[in-house]
Formats: sequence, C-alpha cells, structure tokens
Amino acid sequence: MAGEEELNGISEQPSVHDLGGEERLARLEVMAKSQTAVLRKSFVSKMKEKDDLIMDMLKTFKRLQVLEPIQAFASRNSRIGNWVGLATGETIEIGGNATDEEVQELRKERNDLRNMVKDLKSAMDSKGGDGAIKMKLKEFKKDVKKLEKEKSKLLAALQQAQGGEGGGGGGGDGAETAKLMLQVEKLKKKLEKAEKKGGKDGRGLSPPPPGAPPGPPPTAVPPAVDDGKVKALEEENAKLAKKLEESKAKYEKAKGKLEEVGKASLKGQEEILASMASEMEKLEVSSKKEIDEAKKEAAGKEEEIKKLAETVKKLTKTNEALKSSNSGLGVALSQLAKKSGTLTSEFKLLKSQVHASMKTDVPKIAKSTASQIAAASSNFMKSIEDLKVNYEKEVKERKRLFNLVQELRGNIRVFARCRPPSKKELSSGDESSTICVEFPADGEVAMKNEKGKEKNWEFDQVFNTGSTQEQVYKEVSPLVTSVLDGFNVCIFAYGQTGTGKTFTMMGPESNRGVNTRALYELFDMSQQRRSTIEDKITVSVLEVYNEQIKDLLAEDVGERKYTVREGPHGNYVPDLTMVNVDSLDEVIELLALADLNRSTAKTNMNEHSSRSHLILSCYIVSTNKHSGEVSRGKLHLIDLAGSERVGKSGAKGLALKEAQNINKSLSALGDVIAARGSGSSHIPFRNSTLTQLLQDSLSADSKTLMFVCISPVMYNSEEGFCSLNFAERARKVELGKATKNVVKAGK
Ligand SMILES: Nc1ncnc2c1ncn2[C@@H]1O[C@H](COP(=O)(O)OP(=O)(O)OP(=O)(O)O)[C@@H](O)[C@H]1O
Repeated sequence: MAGEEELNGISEQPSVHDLGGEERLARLEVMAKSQTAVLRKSFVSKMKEKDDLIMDMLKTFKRLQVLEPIQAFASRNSRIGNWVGLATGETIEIGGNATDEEVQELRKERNDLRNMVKDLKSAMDSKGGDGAIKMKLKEFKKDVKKLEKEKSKLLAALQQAQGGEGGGGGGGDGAETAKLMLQVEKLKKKLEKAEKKGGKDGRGLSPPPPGAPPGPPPTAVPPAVDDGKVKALEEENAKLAKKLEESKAKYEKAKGKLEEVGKASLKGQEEILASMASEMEKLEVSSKKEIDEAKKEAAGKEEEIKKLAETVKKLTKTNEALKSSNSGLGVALSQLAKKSGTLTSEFKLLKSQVHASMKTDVPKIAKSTASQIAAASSNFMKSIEDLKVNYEKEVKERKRLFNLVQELRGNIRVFARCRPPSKKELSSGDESSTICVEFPADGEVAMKNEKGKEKNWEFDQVFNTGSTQEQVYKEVSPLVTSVLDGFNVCIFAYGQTGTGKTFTMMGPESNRGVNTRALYELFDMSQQRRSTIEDKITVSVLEVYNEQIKDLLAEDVGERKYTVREGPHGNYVPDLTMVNVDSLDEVIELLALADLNRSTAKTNMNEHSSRSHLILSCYIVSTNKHSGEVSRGKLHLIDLAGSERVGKSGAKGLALKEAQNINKSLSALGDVIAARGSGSSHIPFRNSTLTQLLQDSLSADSKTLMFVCISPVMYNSEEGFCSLNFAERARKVELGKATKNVVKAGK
C-alpha cells in the first residue's frame, strides 16, 4: 500500500516536462525509485506466493517420494533447484548479494577518485610549474581512462540488462532491478564527481549544473602555466563533459529499458509460473501413474507375501511334524542304544563262552569230526571201489551178454590192434609222424586224419599200442579152444602193410603171436583130455599170391597149380600137403619150413610177404574114447596181404599186377562181407581164391574173428580210416549161430 501511495503521490506532482533539467532528473529519479519499489514489492509478494506454492508441492512430492523427476527438472532450472533445495533441507539463495558488493566497489572507487583529486590539488598547490602540471595531467588522463572503463562497464551492464529481456533472463529479475538502481546511483555519483573535478580545475570546464551545490572558490592560476596547455586541458574537460552528457543520455535510455525489463520480467515470471504449473500437472499425472504402478506392484507383492505366508505356514507345520518325528526317533534311538548295550554284553558273554569252549570243546570236536571224516572218507572210498568193481562186473557182464548175442547171431567178431610207433617215427619229429590214435574207452578207438577229421569206432576188443601178445591171445583163446569142440574157426588179420598183421598172427620167435599160441593151447588141451578124447591134428600152410595157391609144405613149391574144391566138409584144396602133428614143436618146424619155402622162391621176402595171403590151417578130428563120438573142427589162421590202395602204392608192372590181385581178393572179401551183412541170398565167394578158401569160415556154422591192424602215426591215418571202416562193416555181418560138426559114433 505504501508503494501505491507513493505512486499516487508521484502522479499528483507537476509533469516532468514542465520542470528544468536538474529537477527533471531528480523527479525522474524519484519516479524511477518509487516505480521500482512498487514493482519490487509486488514482485516480491508474488514470488513469495509462488515460492510457498512450490514449497507445498515439493513437500507433497517429498511425502510421495517422487522427488527424483523434480530434481531432474530442477537441474535444468536454477530457481527450481533452489526451491528443491529448500524442500529437501538444502541451503537456498534467491537473488544473492551481488548488489552490495558492487556498492562497496563503487564506494571504494569514489573514495579513490576523491583522494586522487585531493592529491592533484595539493600537488598543484605545493609544487606548481610546468612539470607538476604535466604530471597531474598524466594522472588526470589516467583517471579519465578509468572513468571510460567504468562507463564501458556500465554500458555492458546495461546491455546485459537488455539481454535479460529475452529467454533465459527470467532468473534474478528482482536483483537485476536493484542492480540497475545501484548503477544509476553510481552513475549519478560519478557524474557529480566529474563535475566537481571539472569545477576544481576552474578552466574551460562547463559551468556547474543549475541547483548544484556551490563548489569551493576557484583557485588562482599560477603565472608560469602555458595557455596552450590550459587550452588542451579545457578541451579535455569539454570532452569529459560531452561524455558525461552521453552517459546521461545512456542513463535515460537505461532507465526506459529498466521499466521495460521490469514489465517483461513480470510477464516472464508469470509465463514461468504457468509453465511450471503445467510441468507440475504433468508431474502430477506421471507421479499418479507411477503411484498406480507402485500400488499395483504393492498388490502383487502383497500376493507374494500371502503366498510366502502360506509357505511359511506349511513349513512351520512340516517343522512341527519333523520335530515330533525327531522326538520319536530320539526315543527309538535311545531304545536301540539300550538294545545295543544289551547285545554288546551278550556278545561279550558269548565270546568268553566261545573262548572257553575253544579251549576245551574244539579239540574234542575236531578229533571226533576228523575221525568222522576219516570214516566217511573210507566209506566213500570203499563205495567207490565197490562201484568200480560193480562197474567192471557190469562191463564184463555186458560183454559176455554181447558176445552171447554175437555168438547166437554168429556175428563176425572184430578186434582192433594198434602197433606202437617205430623208433624212426618217434625220432623223426615230422608232423606227419605225430600220433593220430586215441583209446577213449574200453573197446573204443579214435583216429584223426591229416585233414583234421576225427572218428570213433567201437569193436569187440581194442588193443592199444602197449598191448602184449599174451593179452591178445587171452581174448582169442575161447575161440581157438572151441575148435576142439568141433567148431570151424577163422581168425584173420587185415590191415595196411606194416601195421603188425604178421606180428599179431605169427610174431617173432621170442614173442609168439596168435598162431603158435593157439596151436600150443590146442596141443595142451588135447594132452589134457587125451584120456577121454583122442585128437588127430593135421596142419597145412599155403600162400595165395597173385590169385595162385602155393603149398608151402610141398616138396615142389611153386610148380603145381592148386584149385579150391567143395567137399563134404566144406571147401578144400585137393593135393595140398597135410601134415599130422603131435606137438607144438612139430608145428613150429613146419612153419619154419613154410617160411623157408616162401623166402627161397622170392628175392625180397619182406615185399613178397606183404603181397601174399598166408593161411595156416589146422584140422582137428576128435574122437571120444568112451562115446565114440567124432567131431571135426577147423582153424584157419590167416595173415592177409597189405590192404593199401593201388593208387597210393604207385606200383607198376609186376608190382601193379600184385597190387591189383591183392585188391581183387580183398575187395572180394569186402563184397562177401557186405553181402552177408545185407542178408543177400547170393554171396560172391567165387570172385577170388581167398573168398573161395574162406567160404566155410564166412558162412554159417563158423566162428570168425577179424583183427584190424592200424598204424598210430598221422601219415598212415587215411589207410587207417579205410581199415577201421571196413572192420566196422564186417562186425555187422551176422553169420548165424555156429554149430558143432559132430558125428555120432556108428554114423
Ligand atoms: N604190437 C606190436 N608190438 C611191437 N612191434 C610191432 C607190433 N606190431 C608190429 N610190430 C613191428 O612192426 C613192424 C611191421 O610189422 P609186421 O611185419 O607184422 O607188419 P605187417 O602188417 O605184417 O606187414 P606186411 O603186410 O608187410 O606183412 C615189424 O617190425 C614188427 O615187429
């Protein structure tokens, strides 16, 4: 209100245009002051209102915790920054105190100027003269320069004030006004100072302005002063005066501008307020949005918290359940601990008992157990022995029964014999000389050939490489002795050359074979029964070589030809030498003679013997001295030629012929056996001399035994396979039940 009254007071004053220069300036000053005061007051009050409003808003933002966007906005606006600072408790500065500083500065300058004038005056008073005036003038010029600097500063200040009318000058308008007011004040004072200074010089200076306070009386000019210099000084003064005028004009202009700036500043403030309000609105909207989002988030979090609460509830429940089970476990554990204690003490007790019993009972138990084990073991061994005996018995019984069946059926018996490997074969180290035979069981022989083929054969007897002549004969003996009962018996040895046919049948002198042992037994038995039975024994020895029969006991060996004929007592060879023998020695002599006859005829005895069949026949006519009963028995002991195949022997010429004939007779023997085996009505006996001679023995009423002789080494395995297969076929031949050839007495 005071401002308004002042304003009204001013309006009642006479118009400035009616007043003189000085008065006008004074009035304008007063008007400017009062207008500025009014403007300042209203500005300050509005600013306060605005500040309060903003402060309220900021507090609200602070409460809502949304100060961040405001602070971001404030960083772009210093005034808002101050408010934010206020709202957040920071120091604020509105307007600052730049004005006071400037006033201080101006005051200082004014004092400096005053002092300078003082100094100048005193210098002129005391020293006088041209030099002193020059010095003073120099200093004066310096001062004038300073003044000009000041003026340009003022001008810059004015320009700054003018520039504040545009954008960005809104901040600090109240302060700007105050600053301008001060500058006006300063200008005025400088003006006064300059005028006073000019007045003091008293020369060439313009008269003091009307109404100006009377200055000190003019100083008398010293007579030594140059008029030209004084003139120059006056010119300088005139220039200063002009400049002062210009400053005044600028002051007027600045004042006008100030008014404009005041208005513009107000308008600017309002605009700022409006923009701030819109900013605030925007902020309010965005903060509302953020608050909503925050609420939403809070709701989500609330949900989560609910879920968490449920989980916590469940966990609490589980925890309680665990607690209770834990307590149950604790009880169980304590029970277990108790039990464990009991068990430990029981165990200790048992342990001590066991220790005690170990000392006393264990040796007893061990002793009795040992004796029990020994008894059990001996029982077991005994039972094994019994089993073994029983087994052997069973095997024997089986063999007996089998032989019985064979006898009843009249099967050809087959005994296999394997010779031992020769020294040469043993030392050769050749793969072909490796042993290829095995004897897996009683009555069984197995052979492997060079191609790796393996086969097992079963025969009535199998004699391995270690078998003796005695063992062999023992198995033959029953057959041989049956001749004394009137049976026809034929024993022949079949096999590849060098497999031991001769060794088995004849044998060396020191180790006689079947032939001599049979005759020995026949004579022996005959001797034993001679009180009741009179036996007449005759012997013949022949050879079949290239299908020709040779009488080896004849005086003219090789010159006569013999044929086989059928007689009342079976096939026979007419004119064959038959020698009555009473002892084994006689037989041995005859055999020696036969052997001699064989060898004198041939240069290579070994080769020859291999390619001819040797037949030692023994005929026994037995007469019972009491009953007169006569029986006729016949024993053929045959050492066949080697059975190797013609192809393999590689024979040519005579050798080939020999081989072919051997082949012929042996294959005829095979055919006869096959025909008998198949039960054929036609038996091809007449196909060879050999089969013709053996017809009796290969028909019914005969007991036939075949020795199949084999080699134990690999290089003979192929022939071994053939011989064993042939023997296997022969074994299946059923000749029919053998019958005795007995003629009752008187018939
Ligand atoms: N079981 C055996 N124990 C010991 N040596 C044997 C045996 N068998 C055969 N030998 C020996 O093997 C060799 C051949 O035997 P042996 O002459 O008897 O054969 P082989 O079949 O009659 O021959 P070949 O067809 O040529 O007359 C002889 O030296 C003989 O002593």
